[in-house]
Amino acid sequence: MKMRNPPVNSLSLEFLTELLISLEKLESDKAFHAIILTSDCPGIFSAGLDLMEMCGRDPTHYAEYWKAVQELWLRFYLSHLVVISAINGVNAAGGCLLALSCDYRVLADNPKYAMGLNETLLGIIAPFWFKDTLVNTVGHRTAERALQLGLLFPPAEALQVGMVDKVVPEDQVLSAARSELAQWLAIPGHARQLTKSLMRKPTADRLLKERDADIQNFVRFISRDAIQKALRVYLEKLKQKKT
Ligand SMILES: CC/C=C\C/C=C\C/C=C\C/C=C/C(=O)SCCNC(=O)CCNC(=O)[C@H](O)C(C)(C)COP(=O)(O)OP(=O)(O)OC[C@H]1O[C@@H](n2cnc3c(N)ncnc32)[C@H](O)[C@@H]1OP(=O)(O)O
Repeated sequence: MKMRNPPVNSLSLEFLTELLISLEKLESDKAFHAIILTSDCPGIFSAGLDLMEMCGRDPTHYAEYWKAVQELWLRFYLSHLVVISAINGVNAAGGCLLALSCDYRVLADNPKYAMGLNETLLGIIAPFWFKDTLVNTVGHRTAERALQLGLLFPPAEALQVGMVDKVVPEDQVLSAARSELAQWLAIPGHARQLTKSLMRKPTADRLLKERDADIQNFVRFISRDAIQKALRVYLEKLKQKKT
């Protein structure tokens, strides 16, 4: 699955919906057993959630957007398919969440390709299920430091803290993901799938039990004047970079 939403693969409502439909199609076709998730945007895996969806819109839109973000995470996190990410670019916040929801992560060895949950740098907070997904991957202490400081880890550090499983030269990221896949596909499917569910269901259940409350919290939080201002300032900084 090659993500293509130029220029930065930001996860707009339309793009989230496309990803969700693609994933559902692959999951319902018995011929498919695995997905390699990668990017078609040079140098960028994903810039994360689309800030334009969270800025200057109305509460109904925020609720619809957040429901789609929840849906995509639940679907990826609990997918019965083997999902491996071949991370071939910088990967921030919501994009990093997608990669963390995969079963295995290969990252291209380029110091520009940092990844992490950098929400605090925007003046916002990673929701509890983003946090839980990170804790499940790197452990509590590393996650606490990474989340508070909004750290984006370059490849060697991402590997060292366990945020990715392998770092390879840029031209080998897809072939390394394919080689890894062979090992996962050699395991009897039902046993692997049930084990994945055993490991992940408690984390997913937390959100499933609180989905509506989580949407309401998000809408309340994102609608605040101070948060809207912080997001506008961040977007402005991104644009000013060019001048
Ligand atoms: C109580 C609590 C309850 C609930 C929790 C509440 C809130 C939590 C909510 C949400 C969690 C948020 C998750 C996120 O994912 S937020 C997004 C975080 N992403 C980033 O910080 C990355 C920002 N982008 C960049 O750093 C760079 O763009 C990047 C390194 C990816 C690429 O750099 P490059 O120089 O190649 O391109 P740019 O010129 O910067 O960008 C091109 C173009 O794209 C626009 N852009 C970039 N990122 C985004 C984005 N995430 N959303 C929308 N648009 C984006 C950028 O402005 C440029 O636009 P233009 O100038 O018009 O061409």
